[in-house]
Amino acid sequence: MSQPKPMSHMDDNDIPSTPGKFKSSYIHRLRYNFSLTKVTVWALVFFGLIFLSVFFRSPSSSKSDDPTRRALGTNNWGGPTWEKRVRTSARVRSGKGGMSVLVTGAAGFVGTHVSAALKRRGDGVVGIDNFNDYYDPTLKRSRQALLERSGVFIVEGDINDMTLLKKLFELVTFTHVLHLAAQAGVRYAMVNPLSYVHSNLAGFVSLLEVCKSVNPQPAIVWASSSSVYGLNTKVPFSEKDRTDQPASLYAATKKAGEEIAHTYNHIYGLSLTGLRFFTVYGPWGRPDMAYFFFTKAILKGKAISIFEGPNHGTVARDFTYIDDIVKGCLGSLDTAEKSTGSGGKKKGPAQLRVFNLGNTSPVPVTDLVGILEKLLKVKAKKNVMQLPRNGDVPYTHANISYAKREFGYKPTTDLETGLKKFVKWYLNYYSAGKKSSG
Ligand SMILES: O=C(O)[C@H]1O[C@H](OP(=O)(O)OP(=O)(O)OC[C@H]2O[C@@H](n3ccc(=O)[nH]c3=O)[C@H](O)[C@@H]2O)[C@H](O)[C@@H](O)[C@H]1O
Repeated sequence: MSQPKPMSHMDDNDIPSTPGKFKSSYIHRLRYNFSLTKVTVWALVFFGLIFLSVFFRSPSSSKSDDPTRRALGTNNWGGPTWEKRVRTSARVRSGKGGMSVLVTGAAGFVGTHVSAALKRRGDGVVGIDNFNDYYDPTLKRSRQALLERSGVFIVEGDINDMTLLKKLFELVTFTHVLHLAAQAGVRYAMVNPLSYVHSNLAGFVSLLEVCKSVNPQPAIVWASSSSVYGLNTKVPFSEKDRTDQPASLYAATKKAGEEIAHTYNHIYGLSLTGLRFFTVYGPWGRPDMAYFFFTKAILKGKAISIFEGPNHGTVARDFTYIDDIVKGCLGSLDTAEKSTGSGGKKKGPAQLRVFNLGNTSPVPVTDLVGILEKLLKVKAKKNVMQLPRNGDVPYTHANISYAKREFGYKPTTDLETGLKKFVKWYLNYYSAGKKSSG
């Protein structure tokens, strides 16, 4: 910004700011000085307010109200070294003829496991993750380190950053996108609703916009949720059952995602497969989920709340072990047909699918706690309470016959076996590295 001349150096020939409204030089200088003081005062007030709002904002309000708070380090990309890492990570093992997959949410629970599995069998994988702080980001960093060791590079960025997405497609011809980046959690939707809109709606649309424009278009497999069944009471839940009664905003955004997928399939010929995951658990899991934070609380001797339905009704989940979910993701990717559009235009009908990926064996939450007590050798302090109106539904149970028919999906891990593996990992992870469980 140019500096104003000092008064003594200004002369009568100074050009007025508004031509045709020239006043005497004395009045002009007086006004100039006055407005300069005003501008300075207002600038001080303005910057003072910014200072106060940054330094005195309560941590809770910043955590709960601002959806963008979660976007950490989103500009940390670009440059020749970065481009080389992207290309190397995307490379299919020679002689394999495999796929090249962009995995969104790769530092997440499911994302890490599927990325590692893809890489193991020789496919090319590039991850993208915004490393937000919805739950402990150090766990995400540990997963990133794990993937790094297997040759998977995770780009740091948000799926809403279309410039970044386009850049990735410029560098690599991805045959598939496995879209797992999302704001998860049923109950948190009452705390920070806009974060669900940001990730599950805007983020998904940004990704689809880029996918529909690139040539060739990739096939997309993405994470929906068992929660779309909402208040549906017909069990087991079949893909043909109604999903128009979501019980949480989380469920509503996943249901909206399914409709958005339909639109992009219909208009642009994108091949789209939605996976309705049923309460996925296991090693490297999500600390916001009940089996995870129950474990932590039981070990610390803290009380846990166990929800029950009306008239002491059982609350149960079709808990599904991560390895079974990985098989379901790989099966979906392997059977995904090519998208049919090019240059943003549909050339013919494209595949559109939705699968349940569950365990077909619901277990009451009280039994989950019993198994954890046995494995941890600690008695839990239990507060049994009525299921709050927080978006939770009392019961889930997957009918998986469609996934079985299409790609031989067959879950093989029961809850006790799966929890044993989780507890072993948990004790090792949080004691060996002396990491805090948050
Ligand atoms: O399948 C899904 O689509 C979803 O699965 C998961 O949701 P949920 O099935 O609700 O799992 P989770 O929170 O672990 O609660 C498990 C059980 O513990 C009960 N529960 C919970 C908390 C508590 O304090 N007490 C309690 O009894 C609770 O009532 C429930 O019965 C994912 O978080 C979600 O992102 C989504 O992917």
